[in-house]
Amino acid sequence: MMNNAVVVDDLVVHRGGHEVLRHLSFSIAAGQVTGLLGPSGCGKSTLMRAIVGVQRLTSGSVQVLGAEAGSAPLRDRFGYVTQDVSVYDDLTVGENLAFFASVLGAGRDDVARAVAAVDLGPQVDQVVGNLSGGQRSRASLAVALLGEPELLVLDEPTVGLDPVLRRDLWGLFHRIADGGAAVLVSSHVMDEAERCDRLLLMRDGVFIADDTPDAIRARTGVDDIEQAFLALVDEAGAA
Ligand SMILES: Nc1ncnc2c1ncn2[C@@H]1O[C@H](COP(=O)(O)OP(=O)(O)OP(=O)(O)O)[C@@H](O)[C@H]1O
Repeated sequence: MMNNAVVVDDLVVHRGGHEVLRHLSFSIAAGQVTGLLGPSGCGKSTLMRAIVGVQRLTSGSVQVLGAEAGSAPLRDRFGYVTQDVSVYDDLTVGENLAFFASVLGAGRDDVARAVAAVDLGPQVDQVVGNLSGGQRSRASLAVALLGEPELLVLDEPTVGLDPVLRRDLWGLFHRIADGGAAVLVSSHVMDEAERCDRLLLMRDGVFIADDTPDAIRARTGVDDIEQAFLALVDEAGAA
């Protein structure tokens, strides 16, 4: 039986007077990297906010790890990284992690594991304000890895990173999923689609495809996911 970390049923969200998420129903399996891809403004961040419980729902439901999204028992069972850096600029990498570990009740070993996972060992004593953009994003990611979360929700974690770092981070996402966690990663860069076990292609608050990259390519008859996305948009328009 598929072990679902997230179950969304008929979810509708309005923001600024618009229907941003339109009757979404789907689930996210543990042990997989699920990619949420679509153009800017299609609703990816809003959907992630709904899953981590910080978005008011208009209707429908979001269950996370068997509980209602946003409910207290979930607090230390998932990690969430937004596009805004969430670490303190005036503390070092190590101090930031020690602070968040104490909030979560995580141990020193866990801090060392998180630092190593994002490859920030050499920067551990550096003040975050002096790090490069990519290093700062990795520091935020390290915080999300504390406590070995069962669900990791990452909103465009690879924006602004160089190709080598991007490849390494995708490797890390897969290792986390192989360890049994559910990993949900958003991106508006279609070439990242190849790296996902499953793709949710989103447009205007609905999914226009939900399948493996191979199956999406086979269905559209094109090799490139960006071209496949455009073919699916045309197909949806023609329907
Ligand atoms: N605070 C807000 N108030 C009103 N409308 C909002 C707010 N935040 C987002 N929206 C609208 O909701 C829609 C979806 O936005 P969302 O941030 O979820 O998209 P996205 O796919 O994550 O985009 P991006 O890739 O640019 O981050 C957009 O039309 C946006 O204008």
